[in-house]
Amino acid sequence: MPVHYGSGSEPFYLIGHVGRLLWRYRAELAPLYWLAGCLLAGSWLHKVHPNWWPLIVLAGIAGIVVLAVRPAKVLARFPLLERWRVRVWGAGFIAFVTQWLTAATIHGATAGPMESFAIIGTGVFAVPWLWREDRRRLTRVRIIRDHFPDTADAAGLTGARMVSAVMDKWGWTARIKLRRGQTYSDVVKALPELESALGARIGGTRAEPVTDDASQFTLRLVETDPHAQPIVWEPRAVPVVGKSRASITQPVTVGVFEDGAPITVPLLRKHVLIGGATDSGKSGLLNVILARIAECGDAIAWGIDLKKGMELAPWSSVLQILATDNDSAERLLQAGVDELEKRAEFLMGRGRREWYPKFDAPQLFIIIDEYAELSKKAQRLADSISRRGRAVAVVLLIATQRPTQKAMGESSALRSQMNIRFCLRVNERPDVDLILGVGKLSAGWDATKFDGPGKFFVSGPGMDTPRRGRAYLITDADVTETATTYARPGSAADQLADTAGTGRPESRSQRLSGGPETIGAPATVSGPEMALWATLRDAPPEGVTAGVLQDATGKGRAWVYKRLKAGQADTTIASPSYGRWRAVRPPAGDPCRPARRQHRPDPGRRHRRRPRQPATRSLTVTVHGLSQSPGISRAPAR
Ligand SMILES: Nc1ncnc2c1ncn2[C@@H]1O[C@H](COP(=O)(O)OP(=O)(O)OP(=O)(O)O)[C@@H](O)[C@H]1O
Repeated sequence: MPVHYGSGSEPFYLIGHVGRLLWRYRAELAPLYWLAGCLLAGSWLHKVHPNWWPLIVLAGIAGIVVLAVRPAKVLARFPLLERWRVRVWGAGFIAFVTQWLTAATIHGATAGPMESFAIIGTGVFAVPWLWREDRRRLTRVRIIRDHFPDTADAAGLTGARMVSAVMDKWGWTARIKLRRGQTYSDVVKALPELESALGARIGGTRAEPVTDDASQFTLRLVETDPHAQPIVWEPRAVPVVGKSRASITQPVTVGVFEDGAPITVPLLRKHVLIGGATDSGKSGLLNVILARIAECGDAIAWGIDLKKGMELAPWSSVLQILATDNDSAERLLQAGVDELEKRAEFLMGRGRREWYPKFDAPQLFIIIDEYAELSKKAQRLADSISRRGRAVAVVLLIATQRPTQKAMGESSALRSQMNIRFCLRVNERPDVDLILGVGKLSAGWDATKFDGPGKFFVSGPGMDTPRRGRAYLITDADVTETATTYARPGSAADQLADTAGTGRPESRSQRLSGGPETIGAPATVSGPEMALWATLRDAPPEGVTAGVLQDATGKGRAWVYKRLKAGQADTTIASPSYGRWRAVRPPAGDPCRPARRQHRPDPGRRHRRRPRQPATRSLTVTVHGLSQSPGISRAPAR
């Protein structure tokens, strides 16, 4: 229907305009609205329901009780109630309105001095309301919004307008609508001009694209920098009851974003790259992540620190293995490759695609501080882990200064395999694309501007906008405390202590210098589940007893029987004779399951390996002169 504009529409336009203003400045006009609301409600109640006053009293008491109890749902909806001053103000306000409405219901809203009381009360409660810090900031944001067309014009973004703005403790964030044809790249280029036009401090504005709308972007002005001071390390609170360890299946918190929000990063089956110039805080961030790994009961770590253990040695009570020279690093990485192959075969036998870390089948992190120092052979092994380890939860956590093609190995595809990438301060702009991926620099992820250690951009699943973060500052004392709290039996430190106790010749310095004993025979990590499966799979035709399975897994009778029962139910395990079991091949045609095995009776043999398929890799892993069956992989005792 056509709309006719003429003299007749002017009153409606005026009413509409006033209505919009009353709504827009509702926060500032709120005291007047309270006053009008009370007078109207008091008159109506007195006239229609003069005996409802007990209900008003009850409602008032209920409101004050809610303020005192602060239920979580109410706090989530009104976070300001966290502040005691707001609660005191709210309780006083509710008490006053309750009393006034009760009296107005009984005697009338205009009886005696009722109107004067209402006006005085409104004035008293309006002062703190209007004086609120965030209210003043909000008013400022509104002024900025009203003037934004001029600001945009001055910055060369003529036609851009602010569609919404919210403020927080550290500044404000606004959604900006660009003029047709303007792009986010124009905004990135115009940021210094925008800073000048807004009168902000240098580096105080941030722009982030809005992924589902190219005509908009998010503009953030940081007035008080939450990253100005180091962020104090927050260890996981150890509960008195309940789970004492966290799980790697949950994201871990490594610092805070600029708006004060915690930075939570998913580490489950993820390779992690940390890149940054010297003194940018790489080792600090590595320590924070390692501390989070230590807190998790279903994750373990091996470390490679070619700075003679300078960075990782304080974690030796948590790390299962610590390699400090290239020889031992190569052996460690080879053990990592062996482990991932065992896991892959285990999964294949079960028809599963991914490893779900559990306390007895943990995710394995191989931590490498300064990747570029690794030998070519070690880099090739790391490359192999990066390509094949993710699904089986054998992952890399790498720190490096410049992940150039040269530093990462000539044939390396490793960089592209990194799922989570942290970019701390870099000296040269192209390094941003090296660390975070091509195109990130032009998309606004300029990490050359970071002005303190520990500040970074992080990219990964769900983290595709350049939000600035800062890692917790974990001090040496924090590291010692965390490493002591979460010390693992069988760790590198324990092996050292054992060596000292047994009077073996290796000294601490020899261990840390990376002699063969540094990594000894690495404790494999696959755990009792895998040991059970391998023992059943390698069992002779007549099967093995529960006792054999208990020895192989290190688990109790109940644990073994539970799994045997489940295996019989899904027909992966059979019982050829009473009290004996072995794995049976699943139906032919299923590539994930081995085909039915032809056994020739050989009663003289108890544990003979079954004949291999030509394509199947040998499961016998030789590590540092020890031949290990994956079936007897030792899980870290907990
Ligand atoms: N999150 C942080 N907050 C504040 N200061 C930090 C943070 N992380 C590291 N630092 C400080 O920055 C300095 C350098 O840190 P770090 O050794 O981690 O840098 P790096 O990049 O590993 O250096 P290099 O490449 O020389 O090993 C240290 O003095 C450390 O205390």
